[in-house]
Amino acid sequence: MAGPGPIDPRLQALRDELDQVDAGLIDLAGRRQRIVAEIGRIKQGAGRQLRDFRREREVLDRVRGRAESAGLDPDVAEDLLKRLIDASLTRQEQDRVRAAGRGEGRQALVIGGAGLLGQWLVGFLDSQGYAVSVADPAADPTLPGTYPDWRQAPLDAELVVVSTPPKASAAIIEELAERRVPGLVFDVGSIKSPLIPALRAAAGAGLNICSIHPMFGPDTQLLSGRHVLLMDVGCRAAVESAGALFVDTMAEVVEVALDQHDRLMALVLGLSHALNIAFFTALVRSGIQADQLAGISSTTFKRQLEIARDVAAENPDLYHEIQRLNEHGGLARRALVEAVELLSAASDADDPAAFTDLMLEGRSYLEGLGR
Ligand SMILES: C=C(O[C@@H]1C=C(C(=O)O)C=C[C@H]1O)C(=O)O
Repeated sequence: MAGPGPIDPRLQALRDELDQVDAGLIDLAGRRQRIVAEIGRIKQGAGRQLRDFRREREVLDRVRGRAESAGLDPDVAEDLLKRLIDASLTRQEQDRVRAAGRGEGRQALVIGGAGLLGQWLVGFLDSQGYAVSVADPAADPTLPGTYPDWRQAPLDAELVVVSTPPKASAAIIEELAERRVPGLVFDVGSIKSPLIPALRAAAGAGLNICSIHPMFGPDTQLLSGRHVLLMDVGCRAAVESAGALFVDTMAEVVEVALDQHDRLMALVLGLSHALNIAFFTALVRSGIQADQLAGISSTTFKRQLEIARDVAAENPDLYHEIQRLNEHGGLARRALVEAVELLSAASDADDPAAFTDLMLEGRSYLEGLGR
């Protein structure tokens, strides 16, 4: 490749022109966002739901058509608009949560509020207009409303969120029950079995308590397409109030039976994490550098590698807990080992029938999925 030499003036002129085009694109995208925010206000005033899939399809179809006449690949135009629509939905969702101001300045306490999910919850409650306190030994105690020890925090808050590791959460919930805290209490853990006795006992003792599991990471902005699992632990009123925290968002709140939660999570979290850890472990052991493989990646490998990289970047202690503390975790991992053995035997056979069976079974299992 040619190194940097004196730049051809025609090249420079074209790059200058391109910079102007880019600046224009960004200005237009900003203008789009302002219009979208206005549309959001009108929809909110009219009590309409924010997301309008039919309108989005129209927008995408229109830009695809426009792209063709403009000499741009329609897929590029669609990708670009999807990204912008995402940004507009995020903006409309955040505006709506803020405008609804359900917290109305009332107190909320997040125990474990300095953790990653804890910080997300603090921001989320703050945007709803709650006055949020944080109890966490890792938080900066000089900040107002911050307590190293949760016992010293305002336990009469209207809302007490327990965002600590599972074992700590069980002990905290027991103590909250002993102290008969008056507000709505919920934990947000990924694993519920270690908490179930404490949660049920607290509800039995009259606490306004339920259990929540947000199915997204702490860097999530837009809640459209995200799930929030909600578990009744013996207090119906708590389920209703906790669900209400999400009504101004586009998250889908799904109620799950408390004793089913971990069985389902063994697959949704445990199996998908395990599969990716197994995948990158096999790559590490291959002795071939990731860069080299990425440099010759296929479509599937590229997607798989991106997921594996995200999984590898997660907190090892949390991921170990998700495997270890889920009493159904072992079953899911054994199912994975058995599936690999089955696949291996089917791959070694000269007759493709067994392999084909696996593929076709998977196809019919998955083909009904909505896109
Ligand atoms: C802007 C609107 O809100 C949302 C965002 C859209 C967009 O960015 O184009 C389209 C439909 C809605 O889901 C709208 O309803 O028109």
